[in-house]
Amino acid sequence: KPQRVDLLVHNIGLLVTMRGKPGPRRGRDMSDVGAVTGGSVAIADGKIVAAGPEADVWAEIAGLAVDRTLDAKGRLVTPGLVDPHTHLVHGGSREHELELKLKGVPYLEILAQGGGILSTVRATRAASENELYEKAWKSLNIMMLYGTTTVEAKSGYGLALEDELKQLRVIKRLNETHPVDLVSTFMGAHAVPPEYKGRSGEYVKLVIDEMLPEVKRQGLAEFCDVFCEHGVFTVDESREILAAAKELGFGLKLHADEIEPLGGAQLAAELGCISAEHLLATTDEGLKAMSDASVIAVCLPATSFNLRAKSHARARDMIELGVPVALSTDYNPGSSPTESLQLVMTLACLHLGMTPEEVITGMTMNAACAIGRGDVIGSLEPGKQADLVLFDATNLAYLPYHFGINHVDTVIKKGRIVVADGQLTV
Ligand SMILES: O=C(O)CC1=NCN=C1
Ligand SMILES: [Zn+2]
Repeated sequence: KPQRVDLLVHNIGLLVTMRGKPGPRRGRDMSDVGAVTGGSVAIADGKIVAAGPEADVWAEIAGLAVDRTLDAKGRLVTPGLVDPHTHLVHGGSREHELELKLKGVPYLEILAQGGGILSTVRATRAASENELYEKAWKSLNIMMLYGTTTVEAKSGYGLALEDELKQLRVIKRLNETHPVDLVSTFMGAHAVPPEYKGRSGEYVKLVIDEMLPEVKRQGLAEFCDVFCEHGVFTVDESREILAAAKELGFGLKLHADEIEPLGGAQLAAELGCISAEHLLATTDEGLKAMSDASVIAVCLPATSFNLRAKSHARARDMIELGVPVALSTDYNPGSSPTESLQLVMTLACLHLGMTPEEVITGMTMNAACAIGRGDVIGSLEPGKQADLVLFDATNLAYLPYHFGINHVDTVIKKGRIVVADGQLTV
């Protein structure tokens, strides 16, 4: 029991607690955001002491000294937003591809011509560890300003042991220094590097025999992810890599069925992946397999928007079929150059047909579960980390409805005010 309350956020018009049973929310449960009108949140030592109706919280902390109060002025408070799928650490940018895209050159065609991911690989190999660190630091600041308090970050632009380790060391250093918490994913199988062009089998062996063991030995990643796609890694190659990763104790993720329905979703279910990503082309059979295996679907509507996709991830069918749905920016310099989860809110509603309640569930509890952090973050309940956002809005629908701006007023990270009046305080 704490001796004092460090911070009391009160006069909250709508408090989204996301309280509920542990684990990702499915089906109708995705619409229950644990909403409280007239709420308060009491924080001590970076953790939630109490969160709920004002009177209940006052009773809970009766007799304790309160160091600091924050008047929410009747507005909306949610758990800190979680971005479970980013390629945060990378060199360079790919605005020069915009012209190709407008001419209708497909994403995989640009990659086949040595552009796309491979142009970011060149830029990332050329960049020093410090340059990558500085560049990613700026993006983390933008993410935090937009309400994101925890971020998953993948390697995958090195595609050679030293360069992959360089990216992963940057993620580790950012996690140690920046207020935003990072979760690290090894993605050496993001593409076949130029020096292995036409010899993908040998590159797969390099990933399995050299990279995975070394990343494990240095403890530089919790998850392993693979880009299972036509012209990148086949289902069989993806299975081989993820089976080896599982053997070494990595959690598993899979970029699946983004463009072609190769059966990535079924593979994710077969291997027991914690999540599968993209899923635009996944069949009902694939979604059912994911539902049965409790694989979380991470939908990336900013990516399908940016790729001018004719259709988007079938989130309504996923929710109908009992697949837990999470949302993410897929922040990367090619297919989704945006740090804004608030833009993703709008696209998740308009392109995926999700309701505001389902969207916030997909960006808090379900996103936290997709990176193995459902017991620490994702909801405002006693004992959870005190990561929360005060928005300049009085209800959830206003956030996706009024798009293209930043609605964040205050961000609190582990009980510390890191953004106030929409400005960084750290
Ligand atoms: O294009 C990129 O750099 C990131 C990406 N990987 C798989 N889809 C997009
Ligand atoms: Zn991605």
